[in-house]
Amino acid sequence: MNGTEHLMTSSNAAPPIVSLQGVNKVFSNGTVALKDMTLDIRMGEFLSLLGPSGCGKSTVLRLIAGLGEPSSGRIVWPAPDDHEIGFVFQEPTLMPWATVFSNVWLPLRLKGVSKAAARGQVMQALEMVGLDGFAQAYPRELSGGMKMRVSIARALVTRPKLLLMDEPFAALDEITRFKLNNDLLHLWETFGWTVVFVTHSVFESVYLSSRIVVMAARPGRVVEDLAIDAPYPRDDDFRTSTLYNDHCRTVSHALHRAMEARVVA
Ligand SMILES: Nc1ncnc2c1ncn2[C@@H]1O[C@H](COP(=O)(O)OP(=O)(O)OP(=O)(O)O)[C@@H](O)[C@H]1O
Repeated sequence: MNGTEHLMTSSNAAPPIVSLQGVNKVFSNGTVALKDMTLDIRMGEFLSLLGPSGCGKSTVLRLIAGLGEPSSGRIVWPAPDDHEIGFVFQEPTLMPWATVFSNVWLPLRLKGVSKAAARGQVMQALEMVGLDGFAQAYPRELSGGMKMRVSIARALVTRPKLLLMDEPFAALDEITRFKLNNDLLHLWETFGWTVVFVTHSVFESVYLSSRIVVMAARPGRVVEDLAIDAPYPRDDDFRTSTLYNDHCRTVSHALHRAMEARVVA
């Protein structure tokens, strides 16, 4: 799939891969993490959830992944076959005693796939993130960026249609983050997944996303839904373009409004 087709599939016309319908999440201590959250995540889009700390971004990802249930409301998957999910966390969370190969094999191993049977898929996932030469290395031998690449390969090894990423690059230095941003976009354009990406960064969200959903806290809710109408492929020239700056300004203002938003009783 090329970039042009991708823009078409991420348009308003694309059907949802998953829908949150009136989702509320109240934790047992009484914290209202999400209030009446309604959101269609559309096939093929690169959607970022942006908002202040505690607005429920991670809770949205966890509920979509089935790591917890809404207190009320529904999460609907129109096509059950699309339910295969990859999840990338802020920390790479690799097993230090296991090789890169074995770390990436883990999700298949948990499904009962033997090492021999998994080999092709594991090596393909490592190739996608540029680490096929490191299958026998151990996590301690890798840089922070390489560990994150292993974590992404592990999320991709089951060939998910939906990739959930919770601030995956927040702990990396800027140069490594920019490189991983570019590589992630290239993979997304090539393979046509749907991505839901959580970030605190206006700049990162504008660079990557076809759509940004801005959330406010206490209680967590959607306050703005912004299309980033800039063509893909995006590259380092885009980072310094007027169009990029204009979008950053719009999104930054939306984030400020979200941080000041109060619920009117
Ligand atoms: N297991 C839990 N029990 C009680 N409260 C929780 C639990 N998990 C999250 N919360 C609370 O729910 C709210 C939303 O949390 P969540 O982690 O989804 O926010 P977030 O937007 O991802 O924050 P951050 O950007 O800081 O990671 C916060 O007030 C948080 O303290």
